[in-house]
Amino acid sequence: MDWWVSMPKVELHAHLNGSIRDSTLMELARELGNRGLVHFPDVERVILKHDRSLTEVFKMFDLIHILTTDHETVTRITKEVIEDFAAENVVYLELRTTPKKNVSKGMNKKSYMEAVLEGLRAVSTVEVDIFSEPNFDCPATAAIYARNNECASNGTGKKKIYVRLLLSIDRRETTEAAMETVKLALEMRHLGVVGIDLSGNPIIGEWLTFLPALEFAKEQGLLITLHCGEVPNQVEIHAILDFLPTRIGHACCFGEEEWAKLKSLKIPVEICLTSNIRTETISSLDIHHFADLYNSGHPIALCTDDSGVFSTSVSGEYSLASSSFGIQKREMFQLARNAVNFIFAGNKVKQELEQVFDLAAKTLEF
Ligand SMILES: CNc1ncnc2c1ncn2[C@@H]1O[C@H](COP(=O)(O)O)[C@@H](O)[C@H]1O
Ligand SMILES: [Zn+2]
Repeated sequence: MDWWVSMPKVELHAHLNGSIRDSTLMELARELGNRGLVHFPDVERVILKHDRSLTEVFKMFDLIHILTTDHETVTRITKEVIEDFAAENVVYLELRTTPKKNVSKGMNKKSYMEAVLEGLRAVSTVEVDIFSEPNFDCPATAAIYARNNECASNGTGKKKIYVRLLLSIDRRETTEAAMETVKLALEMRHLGVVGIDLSGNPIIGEWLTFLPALEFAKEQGLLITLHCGEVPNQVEIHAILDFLPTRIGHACCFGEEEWAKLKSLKIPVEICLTSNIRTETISSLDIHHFADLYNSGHPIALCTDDSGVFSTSVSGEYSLASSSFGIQKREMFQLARNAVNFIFAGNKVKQELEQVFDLAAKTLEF
């Protein structure tokens, strides 16, 4: 097995609809093509094209969302995405997704999330830990917990992946829609929802539109990670840093002042190398801010962003960072392990993950 695959890893920045296998997207496109709902050759060309600017990426997401609009498909892609991350030894996954309404499919934000949870339960290749401190007042929770425990103790010897969910607010949404997502996250806290993300096309939307919902989320104890600085917008970058999110994603278009502020606040950054290069938010790896943040000891975690859309994997990102920045395996292992400090799950999970890394340190060859 490839060394980077065999190393345990933590994934903190993965969008569900960006992490779909190409083969599944093609299958879904073919089905819709057969029903005359899309023109398959056009869709196929878009799916198989892997160099995409930031603008094209958001067109791609609009297309993916057409292919994944029903509950059954949402369940299927969730199951497959978790199985794919587990297959490359991701031991803790924070999966984020934007709850969606689709009247023609009888879908609302809650039923969308229920379909995601159904996907978590459908995973068969690995044991999925959805929550470690269940609330037994809720019958649905108790049922899932019982099922999970059955799985843990049935002697199958399956490996385990911890999965926690983040609900994303899309920058196209209104204040009310953002608030609805936060309320849904609060309602689903006992089902493994741990936080809120702000994502979507960075040239759309105003920070002040999302602020009331994000403040409410924070007051209620949800943890928050925000896409920050994907495009040069210094006013928004400062507003986001002043909000003091628990983590931020990307941090590409920062200037001197923004770096100084970020570093003094010590806010961990989710770094997505391939995504940044493919979308041309950073022109080449030799000028990527990973190097400066890593060398200055700033908290960072390597992530994929959209492993399907950018044809990458967490192992691939570690391998790429190692070769591009000349960092040895042992240090890369330490980087993966440090990411445990920035997860949104509680101390019990952190301790269990520490043990996973301790064990791996004894068996891996560096
Ligand atoms: C490339 N960098 C990025 N920047 C900002 N937002 C991104 C993104 N990559 C993905 N998304 C956000 O995630 C959605 C897809 O997953 P879900 O439908 O939520 O599961 C996209 O529509 C976009 O809102
Ligand atoms: Zn992202």
